[in-house]
Amino acid sequence: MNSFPHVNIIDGKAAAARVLAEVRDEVSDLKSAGLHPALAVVLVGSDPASQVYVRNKVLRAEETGICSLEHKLPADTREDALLALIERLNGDPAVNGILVQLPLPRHIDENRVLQAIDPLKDVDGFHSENVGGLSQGREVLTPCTPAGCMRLLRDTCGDLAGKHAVVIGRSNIVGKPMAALLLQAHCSVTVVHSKSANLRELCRQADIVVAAVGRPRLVDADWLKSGAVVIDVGINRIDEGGRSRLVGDVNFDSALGVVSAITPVPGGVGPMTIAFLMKNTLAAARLQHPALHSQPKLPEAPCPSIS
Ligand SMILES: Nc1nc2c(c(=O)[nH]1)N[C@@H](CN(C=O)c1ccc(C(=O)N[C@@H](CCC(=O)O)C(=O)O)cc1)CN2
Ligand SMILES: [Mg+2]
Repeated sequence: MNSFPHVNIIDGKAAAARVLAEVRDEVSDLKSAGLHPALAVVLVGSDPASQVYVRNKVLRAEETGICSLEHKLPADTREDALLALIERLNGDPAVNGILVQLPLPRHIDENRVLQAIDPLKDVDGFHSENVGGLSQGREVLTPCTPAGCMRLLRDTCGDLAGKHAVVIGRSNIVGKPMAALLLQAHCSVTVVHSKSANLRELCRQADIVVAAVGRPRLVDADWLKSGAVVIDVGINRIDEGGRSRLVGDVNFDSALGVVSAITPVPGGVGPMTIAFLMKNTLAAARLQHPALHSQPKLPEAPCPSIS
């Protein structure tokens, strides 16, 4: 039996609603100072999941008072046309944040597109200037999913210093920036991936597990230490008994017998990704208007470097 009978099932929707309420207040402060924050959302093609995410981003922007500017381009859009649009958005002083929904169609070089975004408008935090700044502990725009995971962890655990965190997955969007943020929070961090030896044994040592590999229910109860806190970033659509359903990278039902806290899928990390996109749009607006930058408003203000 679990020695943690009252497992905390972390409610990502409620946490996201709190973040969005903060954003709404900050937007109203900015508007009083004469700045109307605006987010440009670029979608190329008609991938159904991307369409849903973009629609939700636009809805959350509207709800918080951020102006959203949607650019929907056909799947056969040429790379140079997309780059030209980004150039135009970079030069438009009314646009504070630029988001290009991923994945892009295969004929477009994703890296070239992300590098074309002005780092000060890069609300996804994917530009190499922001990636480098994050690893150096500078105050930069930080990828939304890891930033959302950090908020969930701080709300759940309080101070993270000294905890051993294992990040499963080494993607540029989640695994690598997540490891950087956990290091800034003074965790001991292990990053594991598909080629790691002893994956299960490494995970069993963790106080915190962040699973971001895209393998349905990879992490089972016997991968987890008693009382571990689990953040499940996986969003895997599987067919079960003839029904399509969404599951994470963690076997939620079995993990419940071991952990002290865990995020569900859906309703865990996902909603936080979009809430932190709104936070980043405000952070970008403040970075572009340093006179408004009186208080540090970046969602994950870096801690001093670790010695
Ligand atoms: N430019 C970007 N592209 C992509 C990102 C990103 O951060 N920036 N992340 C993902 C997709 N994504 C946001 O874009 C995203 C994924 C999932 C959710 C979410 O709320 N998921 C729900 C379930 C949704 C469902 O039913 O399918 C949940 O987990 O509760 C939000 C945003 C890749 N692309
Ligand atoms: Mg990965």
